[in-house]
Amino acid sequence: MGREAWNDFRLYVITAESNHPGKSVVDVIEQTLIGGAQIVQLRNKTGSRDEVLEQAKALRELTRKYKVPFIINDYPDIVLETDADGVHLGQEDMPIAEARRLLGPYRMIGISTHNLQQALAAERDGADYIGVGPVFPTDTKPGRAAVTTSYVTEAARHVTIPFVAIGGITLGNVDLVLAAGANRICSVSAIVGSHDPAAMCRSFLRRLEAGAEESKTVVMNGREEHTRARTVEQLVIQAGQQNKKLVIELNGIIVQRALWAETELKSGDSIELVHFVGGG
Ligand SMILES: Cc1ncc(COP(=O)(O)OP(=O)(O)O)c(N)n1
Ligand SMILES: Cc1ncsc1CCOP(=O)(O)O
Ligand SMILES: [Mg+2]
Repeated sequence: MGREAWNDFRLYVITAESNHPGKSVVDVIEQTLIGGAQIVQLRNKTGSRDEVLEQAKALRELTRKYKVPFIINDYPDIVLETDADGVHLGQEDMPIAEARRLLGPYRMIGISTHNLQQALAAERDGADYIGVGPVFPTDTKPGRAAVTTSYVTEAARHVTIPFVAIGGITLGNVDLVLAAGANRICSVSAIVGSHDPAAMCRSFLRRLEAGAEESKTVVMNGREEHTRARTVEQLVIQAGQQNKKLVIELNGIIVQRALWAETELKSGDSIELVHFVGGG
């Protein structure tokens, strides 16, 4: 697979065997590929190296059949052994430079980040993409604090390499993540734990496509902004202002807080976010 195809992905799927008892990893991942998964990662935190290697071989063959990049979490050596397309590293894993030396210039290196400083360091160090998360708390990564959609928005503003939002993303909250500025998402349990992973992938892809189509131009506090926010509430989140005391004026009319979630935005709208300054 050529490097240029790597940036095309918008829906990233990761294995999680414990989410689908009675079904094999290969069968579930094939379902996700049928549903349109655009990049696959093998993540096996409990198996032995031999077990990971066996799964990697099988998923390498499967992803090749569907012409989708194949990434392995934590094991650069198994990447080489199975000719996978790349590795995903954590902040505590080997440095990017060392992975690059091992894997050479053509394989993909992704790294998890939890704040903008880590993201900019990853970019400087030559990562091909970063994970941004966990956006929401998730049982798939217990004990890891959520970075919230504020970090998604920061990444969208400042990171130039591809970034994928991950962590607790479901059909119920994906629009908030897209509105915050993500255009690539990774969902683990919601997809591989679904009774129909192919249909779940299709549903996520529809939301990703709708998010891309719905881009509009609004004037926010006097500045033109391009946004995929559908509602006033999503725009506030995208602006990273959700925890601030605000009054919002849309086209000169104040929108009550209780109506933000249902007040739709359209191109050409003029919106003022006015901060309360505490007095007394
Ligand atoms: C796309 C993506 N983002 C983040 C992670 C998490 O990786 P890491 O921080 O190394 O943690 P573990 O997955 O190893 O528990 C990921 N795997 N993929
Ligand atoms: C591996 C990982 N890294 C950050 S969040 C996460 C797990 C995401 O899984 P889910 O989509 O089930 O919340
Ligand atoms: Mg890891």
